Order: sequence, then C-alpha cells, then structure tokens
Amino acid sequence: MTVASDLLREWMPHQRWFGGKGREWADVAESGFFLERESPVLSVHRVQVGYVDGGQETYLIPVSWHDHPTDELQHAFIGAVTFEGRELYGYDAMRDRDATVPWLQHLVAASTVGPMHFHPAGVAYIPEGLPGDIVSGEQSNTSLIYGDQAILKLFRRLEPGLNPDVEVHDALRRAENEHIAPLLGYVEIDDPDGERPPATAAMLQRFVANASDGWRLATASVRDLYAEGDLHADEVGGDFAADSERLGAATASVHKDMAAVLPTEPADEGWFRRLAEQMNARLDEAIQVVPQLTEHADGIRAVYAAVAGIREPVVRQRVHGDLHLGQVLRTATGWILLDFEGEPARSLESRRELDSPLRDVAGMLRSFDYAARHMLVEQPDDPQRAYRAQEWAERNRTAYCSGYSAASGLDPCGDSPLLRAFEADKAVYECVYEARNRPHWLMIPLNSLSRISSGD
Ligand SMILES: Nc1ncnc2c1ncn2[C@@H]1O[C@H](COP(=O)(O)OP(=O)(O)O)[C@@H](O)[C@H]1O
Ligand SMILES: O=P(O)(O)O[C@H]1O[C@H](CO)[C@@H](O[C@H]2O[C@H](CO)[C@@H](O)[C@H](O)[C@H]2O)[C@H](O)[C@H]1O
Repeated sequence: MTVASDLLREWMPHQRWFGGKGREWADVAESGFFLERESPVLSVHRVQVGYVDGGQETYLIPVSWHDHPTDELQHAFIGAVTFEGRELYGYDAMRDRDATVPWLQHLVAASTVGPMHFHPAGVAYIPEGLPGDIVSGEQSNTSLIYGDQAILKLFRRLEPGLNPDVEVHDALRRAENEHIAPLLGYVEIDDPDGERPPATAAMLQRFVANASDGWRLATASVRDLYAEGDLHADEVGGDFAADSERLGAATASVHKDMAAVLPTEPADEGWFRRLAEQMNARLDEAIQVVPQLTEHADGIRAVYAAVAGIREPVVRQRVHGDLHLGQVLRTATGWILLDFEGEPARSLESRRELDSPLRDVAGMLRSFDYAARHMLVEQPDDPQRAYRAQEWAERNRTAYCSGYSAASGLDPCGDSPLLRAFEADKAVYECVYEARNRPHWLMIPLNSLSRISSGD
C-alpha cells in the first residue's frame, strides 16, 4: 500500500485535524493494510512525520478506493494511483458513507484485522449495518454519527497506550455518572515494531440526540445581549447564567466521580514548583510561535511564580484536561461532558497525569471569555460592546463557580493564584492554537493575557 504514500503526504497537511501545521518536516514514512478488500475497498494508513524540531507524530488515515472517479465524492478525493496494473481513485474514507459501515460491523464481531483489534464494551446495542455521517466542524479528530444512535471518533494522532477518552469514559460509566455519554466500544492498533503498547484508533459511544453544544448556546446568548444595547445580561432574552450554573454543578459531579474511581494523590510543594516550571516552559515555546506574547511575558511569569509558593492542601486527580463550551452538550435534562482526551497537542503520558480540577474550571472560564469576545474580533474598537462582553463573561463565570461550589462544597473561584495561573497557561496554549489554526482569532487569547498579566 506504499503507493498511497505520496498522495497522503500531500493531502494530510491541509486537513483540519493535522496538528503539525507550521512545523517543518524532516522525514515521513507510511505503512498501510486493508481493512476491507471487497467493495468498499478500505485501507488504513499510518503516516509518521518527523519534524526538523525533533518531534514526531503518527497520523491515522483510512482511504476508500474506487475503480472509477465518483462524482458524489469529489469533495473527498485524495488522488489516483496505479496499483497492480489498475487505476484506483482514493477518497477520504470518513466522507465515503459506504466505507463507514465496516467499523461497526467489526466492533460487533469483536474482530481482529491485521494489526487492528475491535473491542465492544458489551454494555449496549451497537447499530450495526448503518452508514455514518461525518460531523462537520472544527475538530482535532474525525467523528461519524450512525443514525443518531452512536458516534465513532477516529483518533487521528496515534500514541501508544489507551487513550484517556476511552479510559475515563469507561471509569465514569462504572461510577454511573449521568453527565457522560456511555462508551460502546473502542478500536486499537498494534505498534508496528511490537515494542510499545497498542494505540487507540477509535472510540464508539452513545450519540446524545436532540442536544445543543454549549458554544452554540452561549454565543446565541451573547448575540442577544449585543442586539440590546441598553439592557443588561439578566434583562435580555437568552440569558445563559442558569445554564452556566448547571454546567458548574455537572463539572463538579464529574470531578467527584473521577476522584472516586481513578487514582488521586495529595499535591506537595514539589508539584507546585514543577507546575510553575512547566507553565514557564510552555510560555517559552509559545513565544517562539507567537512573538507578540513577549510583551506580556513578565506579567505572566509573575502569575506563575505565585503558584510555586502555594502551601494549601490540594488533591491531584484525573481531570478532563481541555474543558470548553464546545465539549459540552445541553440535553433536555442537563449537561453532558464530552472528549476526555485532554489537549490534543500534549503527549498521552502528560494527559494522564494527576492534576488539579481547577485546570478544567479555568478551561471553562476561558471559554466564557471566548464566547463573550469572539464577536469583538470584527469590531475591535467598540467600547460599548467590549463592556457588555466583560459583563457577560463575569456573570456566567460567577454562575458557573456557584454551581460548582453548591455541588461540591468547594468554591473553585475564590481568590486563587492556582486558578489564575491555569487561566494564563490555557490562554498561552490558545495563542499557539489560534496562530496555527485561526490566526484571525489570535487577538482573543492575546487580549486576555494582556488583562491577566496586568492584574486586571
Ligand atoms: N456522544 C455524543 N453525542 C452527540 N454529539 C457528540 C457526541 N460526542 C461528540 N459529539 C459532537 O462531536 C463534536 C466533536 O467531538 P469531540 O469528542 O469533541 O471531538 P474532537 O476530539 O475532535 O474535538 C462535539 O463538539 C459534539 O458536537
Ligand atoms: O475541541 P478540541 O479538542 O479540538 O479543542 C481544540 O479546539 C478548540 C476550538 O475548536 C479550542 O478551543 C478554543 O476555542 C473555543 C471556541 O471555538 C473556545 O470555546 C475555547 O475556550 C478555546 O480554548 C481548544 O483550545 C483546542 O484544544
């Protein structure tokens, strides 16, 4: 299947899920196998990219093959190859509905195909035989929805070991937490050299139907506020504060159950010191990508320095790791938290580390800031709207924290140097993320860092 190699190395860097944007490639290697040999012909490829900066990433790419060009799949065309004397046309298999059926069939059959192992969770029905529709939108991975019943997430970046998304969903199901979508199964792929544990290739979970994601709801609320120049957030239709409060309570419930069924450990002085070091190191790296950070660096480092001096008892536990409004779904009855994978750019090992739950709280507070201010990108010089944005962010922040504290007995948002540092660290991460993926939004986290670093 190495005939696909040249096609994939051309195509891959332009995909939304490709995390190596902006990094120079040093070398690339590809290997593949057939998951299906009959129509649809479906091959699965691993493309390993070595970067000039010394890093390495392996991406997973399923390709469907047709013996003639297919008009309906034009948008998914990767390229043509000659294989065993035949002209074959390769398509992004996640956008080729026929090629999406085998994933569930193999899960139901608990198959092993070449290096790939399919593990049904054995707890609920898997809707075998249905085709899957790709989830559109900005994603680090690629998901398929099967008939509003199940959703399969293909992990694009492979790393040895069980993905935290599978691990945590499984643990929270055992804890019977009601704020998650139950795990239905997962897929692993063996290490090519057999030296390291298999990587998680995909996860199937129950699809939460008739739900809206938090980003959509929150930004609708912000639009309502902007439309009413003279009214305050609590006087305008679409106020989001009650939902923010419920979201705080849902976050607290998930944290509580994670602490109950997964490991915990008290944080010692050394941990706080290392945390401050890690945050400084992340800032150093971010400055290389986003030089505008330099002017805020001293203020940000002062925020981190306060962490090294923390002496209060804090329990470290597993956390979500990348909690934001796009990762939560509002159903008729409450909030569901999704995607326990952590930040896509971090190593799997670091995403499994025990951490403070305040990291998640900070992630959500950053998201309120994004929701409030993203519309200012188009109108940066509108002081009235900037004021309203601040008001919206503060109102929802307070509501979220009071929901969290009512459910857990712990106020996450009192005057906390740790929370402030997590917010700064997240905004630094976001600067790199935006510079690489949505440069026109870079000003959102940069402006936040200007406020955080000046003590506002
Ligand atoms: N169980 C689910 N039910 C309904 N929608 C889901 C479910 N899981 C994910 N989604 C939708 O798919 C989107 C992407 O899923 P997510 O797990 O966040 O992927 P990624 O790791 O690529 O960001 C979410 O924003 C959500 O809208
Ligand atoms: O959902 P992913 O795991 O792919 O997370 C990545 O992409 C997110 C954007 O889709 C990014 O989130 C940032 O933008 C959001 C608005 O689009 C905002 O609500 C978040 O607060 C902000 O961090 C996330 O950081 C990145 O890891």
